[in-house]
Amino acid sequence: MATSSNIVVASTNPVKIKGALEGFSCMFPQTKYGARGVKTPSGVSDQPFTSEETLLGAQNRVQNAKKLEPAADYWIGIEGGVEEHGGVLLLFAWIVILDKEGREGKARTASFYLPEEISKLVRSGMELGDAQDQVFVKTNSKQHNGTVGLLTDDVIDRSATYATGVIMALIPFKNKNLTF
Ligand SMILES: O=P(O)(O)OP(=O)(O)OP(=O)(O)OC[C@H]1O[C@@H](n2cnc3c(O)ncnc32)[C@H](O)[C@@H]1O
Repeated sequence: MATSSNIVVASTNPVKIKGALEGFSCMFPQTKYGARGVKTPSGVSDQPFTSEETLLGAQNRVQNAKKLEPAADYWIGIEGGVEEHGGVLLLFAWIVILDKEGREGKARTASFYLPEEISKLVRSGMELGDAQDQVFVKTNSKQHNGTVGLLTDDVIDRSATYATGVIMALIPFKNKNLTF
């Protein structure tokens, strides 16, 4: 018989909720998952600028989600961020997952370089979501296909990138006999 599990996602962004659900369902196809989002502070800047700050944002989000919604099977924090890499901005996200037994898994998603047209707006203080909307003349694209969707013409979108990261962050949950 299929088991069912509840996931609390530390964000109300539908892209993150979809990515979380897809990642869990791919990694554990025998389990039925339900996911809901809760608004949680990340405790870092709106636009994290280093990998460390981005990871801290994901960790803060997951802890805050657990405090807000203690009755769940899993909590997941996803935080998007950028870092300077050889004079160019690299975009990625950190994902942190906790389960009710205290197990933790984390992973950084695949990264890609932002075009200078977007980077210069982000460096001047604009959030990435707003910068890409301005360059691509879109509205709220961060809650739709995201930067990667706009730049690949939807070959891959933001939720698919997050789903892959969630699968990698779930490795310790699938390999409970190994040490992480
Ligand atoms: O409601 P929350 O969960 O905060 O969702 P968010 O889209 O603002 O996401 P983050 O705080 O994790 O991301 C930090 C910033 O990076 C932006 N960002 C990160 N990845 C992005 C992507 O693929 N597409 C669009 N914006 C992205 C996002 O808009 C924020 O300005």
